[in-house]
Amino acid sequence: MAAISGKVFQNINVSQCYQQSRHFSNQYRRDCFAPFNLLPFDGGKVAWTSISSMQLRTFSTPQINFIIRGPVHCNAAPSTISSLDNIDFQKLQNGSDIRGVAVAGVEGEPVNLTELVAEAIGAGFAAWLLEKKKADGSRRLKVSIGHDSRISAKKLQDAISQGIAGAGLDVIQYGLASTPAMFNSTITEDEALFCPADGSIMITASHLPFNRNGFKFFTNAGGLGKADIKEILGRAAEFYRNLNSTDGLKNSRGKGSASIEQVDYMSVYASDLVKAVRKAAGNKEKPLEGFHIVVDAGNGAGGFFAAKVLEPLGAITSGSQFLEPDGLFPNHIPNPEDKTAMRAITEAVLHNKADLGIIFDTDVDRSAAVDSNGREFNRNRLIALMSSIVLEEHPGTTIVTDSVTSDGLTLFIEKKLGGKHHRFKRGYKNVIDEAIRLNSIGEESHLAIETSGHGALKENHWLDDGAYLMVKILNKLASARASGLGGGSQVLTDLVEGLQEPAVAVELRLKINQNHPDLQGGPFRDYGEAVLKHVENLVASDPKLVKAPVNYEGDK
Ligand SMILES: O=P(O)(O)OC[C@H]1O[C@H](O)[C@H](O)[C@@H](O)[C@@H]1O
Repeated sequence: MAAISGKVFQNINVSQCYQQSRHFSNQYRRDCFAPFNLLPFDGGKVAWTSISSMQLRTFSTPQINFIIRGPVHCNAAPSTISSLDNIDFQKLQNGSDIRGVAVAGVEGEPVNLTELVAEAIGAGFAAWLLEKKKADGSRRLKVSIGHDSRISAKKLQDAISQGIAGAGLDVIQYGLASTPAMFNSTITEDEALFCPADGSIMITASHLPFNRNGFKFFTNAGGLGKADIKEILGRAAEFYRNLNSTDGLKNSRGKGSASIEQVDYMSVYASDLVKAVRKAAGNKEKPLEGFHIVVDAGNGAGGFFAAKVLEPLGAITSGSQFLEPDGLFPNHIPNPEDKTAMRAITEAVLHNKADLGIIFDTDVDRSAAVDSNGREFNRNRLIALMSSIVLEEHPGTTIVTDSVTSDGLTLFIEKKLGGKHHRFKRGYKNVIDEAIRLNSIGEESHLAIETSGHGALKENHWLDDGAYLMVKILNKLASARASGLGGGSQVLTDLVEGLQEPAVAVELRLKINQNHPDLQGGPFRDYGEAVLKHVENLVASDPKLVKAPVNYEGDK
């Protein structure tokens, strides 16, 4: 395959790494983001999977200590591409991100996120970014790339890096990372880490099955929106078409002599979270001393939170589970909306007699908690808890949520907490953008949060960060402790006192078959609107049913 022309630098600090994965798995809780993990590692050699091959060093002993700084040569052969699959790039769009099938073997789910597609998407993003940042060539733009624990992560990381570096932009690979950390890299000022990055990509399909993967994109203005994604996919499709001809291939690739760096950014991100809790606790070194908090990362990317956030703050984390990254998700789906996942963390809290349980989704942009009695802080209860915390800090502020929140939650926010509940559309980007819009027209809002566990605070750059939500909860625990209150998570349970729970809450998610004859080849939107109208008529004809009077769902 074609080389990323020019120099490829490596800047790695590795301490106490283990060659064997069985060692790695034990080590993970302490060194889960040691840069060793950032290296594609294959039989003692660092392998540049499928794009190019490079031998960095052959390790002869399982346990090693080393520091490498310096150039690494990338020997790559030009690729021969005989034919390309016919990929409908626009079908890869999933609202404000990209998702597809990256691993073969599941019946009825053909792979549409190949390495070449990923490379094309990298090139599409690079072109979009160059235009957005009005790059004049005086400075090379930098793009940071991270991934969750999925088995297709590394090959997609290498492929998308190729697309970006081929367009002449520098690439910084973070390896295993969280989605919010990737955004953070666009606002961090730290030359040693090559930050701020001009753009950032998280390789993730969140809670979807193991064979899927995808991309979320950021600049310092936040996550990209639907229109941006559409444009990137359009550019990617064009790049992909060019790959079909040798001339096109030459033109498409190898425009620049970009560098690819690997850094351990997650440690920096985690230590920022630690600092935030310490600061809120009056600069106490170990404000969580004496608390027993268990974490369930569901084998996603959130395992760092136990060893790199909670333990430095003094918390005991024994009984934490599924912290090791495993892209087959053998224990449960990493998803705070999933009943089995919530049961797993609840059982861990009760079994370990812990004060609190914390659970993340695969890429850590969503979270939920469990109190010491095993009561869940997810869905309406998580929103109630966060509203309580935010309204104490910003009395009267508007809380923007998705559409499926309960009437009990509205009563709680408005009557008990004295805030305003703005129930908007579903979709994390929708609620965040709505909160930003409200602020821009003079309605103060400090929190945008969905029942899914996506929650963004104004104070945190409107970033939906599951770890930061938990930091706000930890601050509450720490400040209660500092003011002499004991009782584990009781302070949190008290904050949601009075929230009326719905007697029954059922969520139905329909799998849509775009090729179903009912759609008659027409757009799904028309069909969806007809279904909604049908439901509306049904509700109108039943005196026991009431439709929510204000509903933005379905609005463009
Ligand atoms: O897959 P993720 O990026 O974690 O997001 C998952 C969530 O995204 C959106 O916000 C939807 O409204 C939710 O219904 C969904 O569960």
